[in-house]
Amino acid sequence: MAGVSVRTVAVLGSTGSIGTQALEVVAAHPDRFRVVALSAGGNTALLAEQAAATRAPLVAAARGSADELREAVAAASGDPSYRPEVVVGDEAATTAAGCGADVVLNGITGSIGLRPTLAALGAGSVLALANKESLIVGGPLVKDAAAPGQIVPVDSEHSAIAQSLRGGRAEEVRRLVVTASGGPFRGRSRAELTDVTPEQALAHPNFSMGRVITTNSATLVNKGLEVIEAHLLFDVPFDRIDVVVHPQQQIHSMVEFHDGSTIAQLGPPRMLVPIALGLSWPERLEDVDVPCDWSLAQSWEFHPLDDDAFPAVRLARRVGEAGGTFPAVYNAANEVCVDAFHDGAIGFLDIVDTVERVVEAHHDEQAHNGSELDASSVESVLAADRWARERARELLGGAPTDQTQGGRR
Ligand SMILES: NC(=O)C1=CN([C@@H]2O[C@H](COP(=O)(O)OP(=O)(O)OC[C@H]3O[C@@H](n4cnc5c(N)ncnc54)[C@H](OP(=O)(O)O)[C@@H]3O)[C@@H](O)[C@H]2O)C=CC1
Ligand SMILES: CC(=O)[C@@H](O)[C@H](O)COP(=O)(O)O
Ligand SMILES: [Mn+2]
Repeated sequence: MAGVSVRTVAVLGSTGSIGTQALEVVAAHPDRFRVVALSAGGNTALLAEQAAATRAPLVAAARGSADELREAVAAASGDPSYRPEVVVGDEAATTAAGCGADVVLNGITGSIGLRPTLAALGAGSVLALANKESLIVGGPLVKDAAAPGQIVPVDSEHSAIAQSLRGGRAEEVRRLVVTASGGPFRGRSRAELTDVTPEQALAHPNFSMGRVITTNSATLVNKGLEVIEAHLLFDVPFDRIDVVVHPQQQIHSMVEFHDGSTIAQLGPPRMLVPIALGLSWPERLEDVDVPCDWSLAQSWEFHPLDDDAFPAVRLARRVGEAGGTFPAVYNAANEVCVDAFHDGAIGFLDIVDTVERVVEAHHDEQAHNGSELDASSVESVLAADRWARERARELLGGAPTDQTQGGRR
């Protein structure tokens, strides 16, 4: 196609659900994208295959050794002329993020993605943001680091809102309506959630995603994070962001305008379109996914959220309104509790109950110690993240640790 330039792309979390789908999109559009950096956690074998397939000049891994990764890449490519720069360790993803690619897709899970997010923004790259946690924990820090339009949401709901916002001016927006699947336990009472298992929690009705986000969908913490994410991305106050349960997930979210019109974005529940838009925004690529099939009879349902059975969104609104380090605390405590649930150490209801107790403890801590736990620097945000992890572990009966950001979670 004449006049279309090739965008260089760095994919962080390349071995995960988002990362592998991003590489599918890139592979389907070799005339539009060239991979210049890949970054993963510890899946060296898959990372090496991806490096060989894309011939990325920079390959980064959080765990393992540089020699092992170099050998794996050499074995996977079989081409001695392909010798990428290899970076391994806690800072590897941040190095890859700061490589100066046109677009950095952050598909890392968790608040560990904060430094890479800031590095991508600092390098002037467009940040295609799937790693919602980095925006939520960084809050104003991340927003202040971003030029207008520099962050393109990849999260499906926020991509849907960004697409719907093209239908009107910012001052004409009355409400954002974030859709939720309701997760695998939709319709259950709190009492009926007592004995649910990790395996049941990982059975998302529509999406195949990583363990943390899938568990968060089951507790509705994902929706809580997404309400805060919507507030930060679109500058809409919390009392004008609604959540509606829509089990079919064909409508990915909506914007209500002040004339009474609502614009929604629709499509099958898959991530290819939001990922492709993250890479190519504001343009649309061709034939990224199949559209809805209107020849089929189908019914779509909408239900109010049950805040008593699933209090995570209500709590997220509270921490979002409180601002400062509260969103970081909510997220970090949740990351610890999700691991504990999958380790069999706590039950499903203990996840959000414990997050709430850590948030309350942070409230008390702030009352005594306000300025030390502010959110004005990366260090203070990460200190709050560590504090919340320690409090959560204490509440769960484990010894407090002083693990630092970047350490194994
Ligand atoms: N999956 C989805 O459909 C959606 C995901 N999101 C968001 O996107 C993000 C990724 O989710 P998902 O792809 O499902 O998660 P996955 O668990 O599938 O993937 C996580 C990725 O992060 C990598 N990783 C882990 N630790 C590090 C580290 N220290 N440095 C660099 N990379 C690391 C993993 O590498 P390795 O495997 O090699 O250890 C893996 O590539 C999350 O924030 C999630 O909330 C948002 C909307 C939809
Ligand atoms: C695909 C995506 O964006 C996920 O965040 C997904 O929407 C999870 O859905 P629920 O959290 O609504 O179950
Ligand atoms: Mn989402």
